[in-house]
Amino acid sequence: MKLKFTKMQGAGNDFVVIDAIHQQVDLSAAQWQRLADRRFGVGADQILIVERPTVAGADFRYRIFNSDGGEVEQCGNGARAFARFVSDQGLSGERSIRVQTMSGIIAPALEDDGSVTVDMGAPVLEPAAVPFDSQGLDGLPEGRDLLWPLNLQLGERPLTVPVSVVSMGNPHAVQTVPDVDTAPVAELGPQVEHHPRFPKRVNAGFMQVVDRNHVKLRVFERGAGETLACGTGACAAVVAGIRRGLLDSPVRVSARGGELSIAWAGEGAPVYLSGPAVTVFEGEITI
Ligand SMILES: N[C@@H](CCC[C@H](N)C(=O)O)C(=O)O
Repeated sequence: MKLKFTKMQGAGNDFVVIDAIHQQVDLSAAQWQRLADRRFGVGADQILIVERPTVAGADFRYRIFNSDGGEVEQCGNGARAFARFVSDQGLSGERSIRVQTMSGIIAPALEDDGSVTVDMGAPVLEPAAVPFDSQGLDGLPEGRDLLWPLNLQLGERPLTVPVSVVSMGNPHAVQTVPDVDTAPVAELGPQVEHHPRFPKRVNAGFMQVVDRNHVKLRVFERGAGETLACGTGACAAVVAGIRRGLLDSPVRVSARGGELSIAWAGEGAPVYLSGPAVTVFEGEITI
């Protein structure tokens, strides 16, 4: 099967974006994996699929596959790339669109400076809905948040790491670290991702608070490993930081691949994610 695609990136989180309105796209998990493979395919953290919506009130349906081939509920940096793609390809003439995802409708809007702002909806804070199994665990209250102890291992050394659990449609566990550059992301990330308390696995965020309006963040993503930026991870980290009383909205999030900005007015309010969305190249692949 021949597929036309566009390679895109948002703060270094990279995507293969495919128009499935004008082409037939029905790939297996192994084919998604091959497309995302950096040696045998195009290379991407996520594959994004543009489809016609199946619900009222949406302009498009947005499907997301991690580089491990698994379909997931949400992707924030991808949502900005999605909006840029449908505009550049002439699929929409609107500055603001409504997009159906596995976890509800989100609303990206093109800004005059070329960036994109996405209304990502309200975060889900109830642990069971993240989903996180808190049975038999005592959460440690901090501000309006509860920190949950996760038992992990650093080399030979057992350690207990307190995490905030937040869903932005997809699950996140956020821990604060003194310095993101020396944080043991490669060692702890996979342990958090596969921790038995997260039945759907989890994205593992490592946040360094610089000041009340600025954090540095690294995210070990579920199904993709550490990426250069994670949009939903940035939303989850800022929500956790505000609830813990460490941050005030808006917050600048410095990721290794670029800068994001997050605004959140508090409980029940939507989270706004702003940042870049850039086309790298277009191509065709036989898959
Ligand atoms: N890079 C993304 C998140 C992609 C999905 C995530 N790995 C998951 O499995 O939930 C973002 O920018 O939000």
